[in-house]
Amino acid sequence: MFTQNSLVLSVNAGSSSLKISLFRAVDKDLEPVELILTSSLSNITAPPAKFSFKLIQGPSKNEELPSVHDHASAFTHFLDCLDREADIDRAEIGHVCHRVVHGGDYTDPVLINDEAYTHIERLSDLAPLHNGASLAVIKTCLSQLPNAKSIAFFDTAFHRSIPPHISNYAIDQKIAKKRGLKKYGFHGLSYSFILRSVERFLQQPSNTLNLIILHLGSGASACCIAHGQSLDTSMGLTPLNGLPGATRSGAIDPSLIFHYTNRAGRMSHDKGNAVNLHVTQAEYILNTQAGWKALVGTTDFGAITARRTEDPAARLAFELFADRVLNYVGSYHLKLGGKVDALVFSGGIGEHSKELRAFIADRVGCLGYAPIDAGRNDTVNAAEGVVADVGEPGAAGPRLLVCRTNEELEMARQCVLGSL
Ligand SMILES: Nc1ncnc2c1ncn2[C@@H]1O[C@H](COP(=O)(O)OP(=O)(O)O)[C@@H](O)[C@H]1O
Ligand SMILES: CC(=O)OP(=O)(O)O
Ligand SMILES: [Mg+2]
Repeated sequence: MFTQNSLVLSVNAGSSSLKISLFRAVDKDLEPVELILTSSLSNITAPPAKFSFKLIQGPSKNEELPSVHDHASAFTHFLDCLDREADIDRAEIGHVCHRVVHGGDYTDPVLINDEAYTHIERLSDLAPLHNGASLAVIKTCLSQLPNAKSIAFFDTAFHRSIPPHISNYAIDQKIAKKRGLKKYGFHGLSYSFILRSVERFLQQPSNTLNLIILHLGSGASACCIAHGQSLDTSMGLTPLNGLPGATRSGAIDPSLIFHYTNRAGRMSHDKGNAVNLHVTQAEYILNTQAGWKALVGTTDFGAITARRTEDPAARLAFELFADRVLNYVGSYHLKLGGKVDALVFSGGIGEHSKELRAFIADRVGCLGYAPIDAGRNDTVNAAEGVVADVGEPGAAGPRLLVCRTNEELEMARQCVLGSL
């Protein structure tokens, strides 16, 4: 049970980052938690890792941590920093929410016990950049915060509404059912947060909303929301499918990998940061040696954007990404029968790249979307709140929105409002 002032820690192990927020439960209808501090470790896979620690009412700290290469040691560094920098007793943290990317058929958050831990571990090979990292953080948490309840929140849960003709692949259905081979979809905590935020912003109940949401970060995906529910999304059985990302190829012709290397089917000895992982060379290459890293040699999309006029490799990456994004916007527009309330940009790239937003907005104009307001698009920033409209004021057609997504807040809210 939550009492006023209960402390809730939210931990988001992304593919290239660990984002952490500490909240206090408060007795308010609209927002049941209040932020105390945020911390993040980014560039985990492109060292040196960058650490930040910000108390809402107090000092902040930024440093490079060349010796941190994985999520578990990043979490330990955060706990040390919490002890040193904040006037908070870690024993008072009652609940820790963990973002777990692949939950398989788990549709609700679960308290971590032996059974849930084993379930998440079994799915690790289907989310090679994520589940193992989350489990490593969960393990550290169980030993370092023994009084807290650890709860797993799944990215996949939001997509349980995807109908069978969209979630199934055209393969032998007996094998598919037996092995759980279907589209699960990811970034669900982010989509859930964005849906709720847009509902508030447009003052329209979520069950009347049709949205095309782009979560463009180190991992990138698109989601088609019909009447407030996920109808389709670009990631699939694993977070590899769909849009390319920092180190991921995104969708390719499945045969390509067997022509790329004749060792595709062999087990990979290189497992990155993950624990207990069994992936093939094919999966290793397509998850960790592809995407922006392979095309340009950097995973920083801001640098790629800046270099694209003089560097052909950067230009190729930028235009290739925009092309793949447009594939999804076009097909989701059709799936929604042309009745779209808004196209929403989010994730590190969606929230920060005015260039990519302008490029996409220009192309979707032919579908009747509001034209982008160049001034608004260039200056949109965090001070404006969670959602901002970057379309021309008063223009007809679906709105162009930017949403600062917050998976940590989504988990803390669900934790306080839920029954765990
Ligand atoms: N100004 C910017 N312009 C374009 N891309 C940016 C900018 N700032 C950050 N990014 C991109 O955002 C990515 C991180 O996105 P984020 O959603 O925070 O990552 P994660 O998937 O690890 O949660 C970085 O890899 C970087 O490429
Ligand atoms: C699912 C996924 O790719 O997540 P992230 O973008 O946080 O790596
Ligand atoms: Mg992320």
